Amino acid sequence: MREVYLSLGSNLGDREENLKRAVFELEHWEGIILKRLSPIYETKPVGYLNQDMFLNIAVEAETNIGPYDLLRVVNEIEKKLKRERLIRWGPRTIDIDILLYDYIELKDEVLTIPHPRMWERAFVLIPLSDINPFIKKGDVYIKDLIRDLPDKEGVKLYKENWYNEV
Ligand SMILES: Nc1ncnc2c1ncn2[C@@H]1O[C@H](COP(=O)(O)OP(=O)(O)OP(=O)(O)O)[C@@H](O)[C@H]1O
Ligand SMILES: Nc1nc2c(c(=O)[nH]1)N=C(CO)CN2
Repeated sequence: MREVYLSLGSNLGDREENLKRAVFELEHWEGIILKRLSPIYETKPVGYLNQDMFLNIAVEAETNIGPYDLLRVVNEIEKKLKRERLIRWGPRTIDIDILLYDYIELKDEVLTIPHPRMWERAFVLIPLSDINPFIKKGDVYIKDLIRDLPDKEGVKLYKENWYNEV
């Protein structure tokens, strides 16, 4: 089994329900075992600014599904939750990114791991550090990366202990 970290975000419709449904799908997917869920954070939109606040979480899981198949799985879950993609970085019912996959590094047209923009996104790193404060980028611990991020004030704790396993 490999250890993976995912980032989930929603800013359209019932945001908390969208996160719950996506986590439910992950939890019941064969080959995926959920290990830890972060609290929910409410976060200011980054990139395309003219949109509503997001709810974001990070998830730690174990899986025997390879990285490319895992991308297909998360895309399928996004589709199932009827994600609409109109604007790049724009509103979405659910967005699931693969942040880290074991110690793998890879980069091609379909998949880049570690996720290329994760290290400068407070909405990713703050929930991620809650579930694993020992994650590092090179020699630098995640807490130290967060300290230097300009947009960390836009990330506020929204709800802890929000998911009851089914
Ligand atoms: N680590 C990764 N996790 C998820 N998708 C990835 C990853 N690396 C590359 N991709 C590719 O990115 C494509 C576009 O993703 P998407 O439309 O969700 O981007 P975005 O969420 O708007 O922006 P961002 O990638 O900055 O979060 C996906 O179809 C996928 O092929
Ligand atoms: N706060 C916040 N901003 C974003 C998010 C997100 O999940 N949260 N996702 C984006 C595209 O992946 C772009 N901007």
